[in-house]
Amino acid sequence: MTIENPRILLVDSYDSFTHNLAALCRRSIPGCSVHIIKNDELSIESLRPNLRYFSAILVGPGPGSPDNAEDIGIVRDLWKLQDDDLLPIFGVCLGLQSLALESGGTLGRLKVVKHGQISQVQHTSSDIFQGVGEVHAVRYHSLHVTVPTGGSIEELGWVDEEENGHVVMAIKHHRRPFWAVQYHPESVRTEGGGCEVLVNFWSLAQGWSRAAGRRQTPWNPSIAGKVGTLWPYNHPQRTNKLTAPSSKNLLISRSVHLPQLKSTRICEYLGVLEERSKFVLLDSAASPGRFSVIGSLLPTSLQVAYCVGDSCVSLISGNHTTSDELGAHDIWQWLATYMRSKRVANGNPSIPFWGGFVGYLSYELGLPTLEVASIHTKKKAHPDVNLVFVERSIVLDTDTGTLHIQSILPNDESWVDKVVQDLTDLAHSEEQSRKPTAVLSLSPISTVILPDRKRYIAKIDRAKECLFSGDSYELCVTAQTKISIPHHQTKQSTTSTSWDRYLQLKKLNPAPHSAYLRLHPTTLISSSPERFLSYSRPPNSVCQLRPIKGTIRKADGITRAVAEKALAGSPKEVAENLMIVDLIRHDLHGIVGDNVTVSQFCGVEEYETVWQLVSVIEGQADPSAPVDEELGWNVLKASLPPGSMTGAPKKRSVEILQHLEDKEREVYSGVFGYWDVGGGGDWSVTIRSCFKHDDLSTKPSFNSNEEWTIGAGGAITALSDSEAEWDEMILKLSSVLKSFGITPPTSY
Ligand SMILES: C=C(O[C@@H]1C=C(C(=O)O)C=C[C@H]1O)C(=O)O
Ligand SMILES: NC(=O)CC[C@H](N)C(=O)O
Repeated sequence: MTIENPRILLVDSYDSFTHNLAALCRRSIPGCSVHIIKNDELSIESLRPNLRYFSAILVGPGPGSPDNAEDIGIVRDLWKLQDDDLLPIFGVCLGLQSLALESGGTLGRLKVVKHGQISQVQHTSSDIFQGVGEVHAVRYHSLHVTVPTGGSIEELGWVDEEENGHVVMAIKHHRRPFWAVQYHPESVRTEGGGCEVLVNFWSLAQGWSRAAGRRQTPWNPSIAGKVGTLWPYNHPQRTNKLTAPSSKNLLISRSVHLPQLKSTRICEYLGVLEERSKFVLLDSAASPGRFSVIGSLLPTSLQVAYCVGDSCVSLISGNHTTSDELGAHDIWQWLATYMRSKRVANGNPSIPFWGGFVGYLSYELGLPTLEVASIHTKKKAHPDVNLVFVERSIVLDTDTGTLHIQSILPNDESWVDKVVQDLTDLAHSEEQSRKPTAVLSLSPISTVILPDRKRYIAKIDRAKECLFSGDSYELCVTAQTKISIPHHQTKQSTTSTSWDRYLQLKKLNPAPHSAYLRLHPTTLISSSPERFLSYSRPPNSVCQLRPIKGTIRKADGITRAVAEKALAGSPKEVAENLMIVDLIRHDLHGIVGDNVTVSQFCGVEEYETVWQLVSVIEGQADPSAPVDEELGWNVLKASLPPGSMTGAPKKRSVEILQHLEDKEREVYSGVFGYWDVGGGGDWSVTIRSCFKHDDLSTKPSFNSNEEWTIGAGGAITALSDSEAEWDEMILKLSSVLKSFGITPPTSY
């Protein structure tokens, strides 16, 4: 007899790939529903009476140590369940360590920690390994257990390795229905020991329940919400089905084939040289980028600015600023409500942007969703959300040379017609494109504060200590460089120096996600290679994330074959990338449910100055789920800050990084891009970028300075060499620094 509609309780020890485990569980246990609780959400007393509604428990992985009450929460009480409360439990990683510790085993640190690395696991071919062949399993652990002989637990799987000797990989309890694995069955690169082992666990669990006469009590709707949350989550705040767009919201568009006209020229036509005006350009300046989006802003175009922690959002239009109370809503709901009122449906589906918000979202905007409190108490001086609503735009298809001139303003045909005419004339005119100001390099009175090598290396060493202790598996450590340029120098020319600096950056480091966003008080210039998230328009939105992890410098002799060997052939680089792939799968599964795939794993891609290792993860709502027309921005909200800029597991890593890095990251390592009125979106990771905040209330005086900030960093894993990480950070920094005419020495 099999248990029908089994209900599984999954205990989450804080965001260590929990949703991946939930998805694996649904693949392995037919018809099951998975309820997720945090390990500190309930006391064992309040959970105990409700255990009868469940068939089994999965105890997930997590940062920290099973002997630390704060890290392990309720888990250690589960192993003490008795009599009628007893039920089958399967532990993963921290879960195994806790089971072993509570059953007479001992805990130790690995000599050489294993994060995102694959080992072949030897096993008994019995029990949870019955009928299982070779197991190649991904490991994420710093701690390990020893199993005493003759005790209550027995070893079912192990690894014998030179660096660590004998490491326990799977155990079972002799008298109780408890099994556990040290490796991660839910990792995308685990082969043989994932579904296969959970299927066996489920069959053993059912066998035990039959023999013990235990039955799952039929669900009682009155306890819904009292024992965790059903996954896939039903996001109540979302409108699943959008109302049809207002018939007044129409896109007016004309296309014209003008391959000779580049984005730079179009921007100049639209007034980019006027520094005091706002301007937005998302520039596909290199392959694989294709479309460039240029906003033609009106003085009254709505700019939305918001600082984390504020109860209202600032709405800036022309010289007027008003504020709107958020009330019970958060900024995301405010933006979504605004976008619903602007929804357009009549555009050409092959053009990704018809109009909508363009701008940036800071790194710190992602902290509240992660429930990480900021340690920085100073009131924010600059917005975490800085977006402008673009009504008139030009989208350039760089593949075909076609320009799409578009407006979502009512009765705006004459503007569209005029721009088509003007651009056609411009394309055919003899007039040469303007030459950017050559003198952008620094004067002797400019100051450049580069990261201090000693301090950076000390930070890496502290990060490594957190990796060795089991608190994180990977940490993206970063540092900031400050450049201060006297205004009288930057005002030498009458035109926008930030635009000229952008052109310089684009020339020296053309990138698929280049951008020039002048959204006063902040200007962001970017040559980012990394797409964070794109989502196609509903219905059936497909979300795609493209994390980059693994970087080497381009140089003579570094051919594609050499780069592939150094990146895709390196266990260190692959591990670094894999950890973020697993993290992003977890983020995506949290919103879309089951349907997440890795369509490219560790592909080597070529950029102007570097080779990078890039993976592609895609997610789509389950076809049987209610149509969710707002999937994209929900994924965006849930996945910030980008996993490639934090490390894994995300929450704990972000907490550690706040203490390691003494400053807020602000614009750097957040995202920039657009949220289109048709419901699609495309956001890039804000790296290889620089930004400045201007004080526009005063005219630049002779003595005031223009302050640029450049962030750069890299993922630190236990395999990282501190000196090499310093060089990698400098390499990334240099890609932007050279647009200021500075070449930092690689070692100093
Ligand atoms: C931190 C940066 O880059 C991130 C780290 C990378 C790495 O560790 O290889 C690669 C791309 C980015 O996700 C940066 O450019 O400043
Ligand atoms: N993946 C995990 O559960 C890790 C467990 C523990 N924090 C360790 O590093 O060993």
